[in-house]
Amino acid sequence: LKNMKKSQKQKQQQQLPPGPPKLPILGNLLQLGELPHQSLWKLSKKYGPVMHLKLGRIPYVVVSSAETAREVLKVHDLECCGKARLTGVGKLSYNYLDVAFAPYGDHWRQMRKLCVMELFSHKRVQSFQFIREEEVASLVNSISRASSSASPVDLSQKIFALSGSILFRVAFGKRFQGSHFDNHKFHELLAAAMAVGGSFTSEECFPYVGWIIDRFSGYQAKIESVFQEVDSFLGQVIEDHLKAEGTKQEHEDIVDVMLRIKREQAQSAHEEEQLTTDHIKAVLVDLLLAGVDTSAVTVIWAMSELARNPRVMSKAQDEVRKCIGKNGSITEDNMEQLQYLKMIIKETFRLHPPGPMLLPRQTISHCKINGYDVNPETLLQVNVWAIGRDSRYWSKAEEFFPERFIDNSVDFKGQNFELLPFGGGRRICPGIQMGISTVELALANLLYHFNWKLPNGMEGGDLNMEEAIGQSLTTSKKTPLMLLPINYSHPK
Ligand code: HEM
Repeated sequence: LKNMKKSQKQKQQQQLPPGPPKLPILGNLLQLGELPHQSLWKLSKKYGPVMHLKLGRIPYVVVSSAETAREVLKVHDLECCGKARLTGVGKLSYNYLDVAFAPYGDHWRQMRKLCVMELFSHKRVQSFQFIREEEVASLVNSISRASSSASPVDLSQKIFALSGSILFRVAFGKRFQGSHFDNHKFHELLAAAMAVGGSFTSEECFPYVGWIIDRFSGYQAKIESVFQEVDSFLGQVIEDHLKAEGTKQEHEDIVDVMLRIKREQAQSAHEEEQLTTDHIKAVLVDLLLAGVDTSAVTVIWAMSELARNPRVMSKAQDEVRKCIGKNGSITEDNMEQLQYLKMIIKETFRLHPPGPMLLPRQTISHCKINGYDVNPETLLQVNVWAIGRDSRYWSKAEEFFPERFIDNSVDFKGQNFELLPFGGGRRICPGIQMGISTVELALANLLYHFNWKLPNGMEGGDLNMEEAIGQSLTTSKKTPLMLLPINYSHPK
């Protein structure tokens, strides 16, 4: 009793971060609106760069400046790198056997090591270069065929298909054309999984009664049905790989690598946690959730910004066409020369980070951010979208101006807290090289092989740049990007 009284007293003396007034039961849920990163940005202008809110019963802290992001991701990374246990995510991650949603601890460390050393190592990412090059070439061919009809192409759809095909081959070693997943079905399932991964159940937000809302809204049933479909697909993939074991294969895919490690572990008497089929499936779900949409939306936002900014588009085309010459075949080895293209990608990440508030974290223990108390088990997010648009760090912040990165060492590898598309600290994205390789190669090819026009006499300013509404882990463009491709042939 004495201890309880002491901790109550301590809590009363605490200074929580400021934040908007909270409604009984709902807390601040209604203030999040349809695009929470935008609503929270507006609120932060009033309440400051560290805000305290409540999502139903869940305490929620949002930071929105480079300085406070540094405190969360660097100074207090250890206190802030936990993960909340949310129903949808728990189900999809086979009860947190994965990396991205696993709580901080030995299990996460071991899975993270598997990712960094084996699955996304520099060597492994390079070993998939031929897949990226083949899939990008096939995208170029399909756009080239479409260009003869002189009608606009749905570039959003084509780029999602590209990113999905690459990840499918990298992870599972086969194309989804011809598998029981066609492009459409694959993306439908992925969107459903992203929605489940990106949302809370009412049960989490409301004490005692939440499960009733979930039952009536069908949310639990949705989680269950998405999980069943993903699980049966991954089960089939693993079975196919086991059947093919022993037959000589030229390239190891991600499933091969994990099955090999599982066999090696079974033979050695290591104390470490052993990989099981569920661990493998959980990591594969992470790859699907983290690796497809993120790269695709980056390319789509970049092409949208270029379509709106003809000056930047033609400067980028000049660069890539000069560098490649009439040879016409672009490989990843050319990328180092494409400095302007790299600036375009940074500028795209600044204005359109695919995960506008990173993945939600949960504090493990008490820490102070900007002098305010943040208690253990507080849901914590970094609004990197808001930081990218903050005029304190970026002059003419709303303008797409890649030249701002000339003679500017700011990069996106987690060391510069004003540009954090991949997050930072212990939980920084381990797939940076994998994602960037796809984004660079796709953009370079789209710019080399085609000139692009907006359809129906549209001007740059008419392009709809709104963000899609809906709970998901990534933020995509609301309307598909429709552009008219014109085949470019290099002068002899
Ligand atoms: C443009 C592409 C990508 C972007 C912008 C991106 C962004 C992110 C972000 C913001 C996080 C959370 C970091 C944090 O909370 O601090 C993350 C985590 C993660 N990403 Fe990526 N990502 C991309 C591509 C990929 C790819 C291609 C893969 C793998 C195939 C991948 C795998 C992961 C994993 C496994 C995590 C969880 C790491 C952990 O919790 O330890 N990502 N990513």
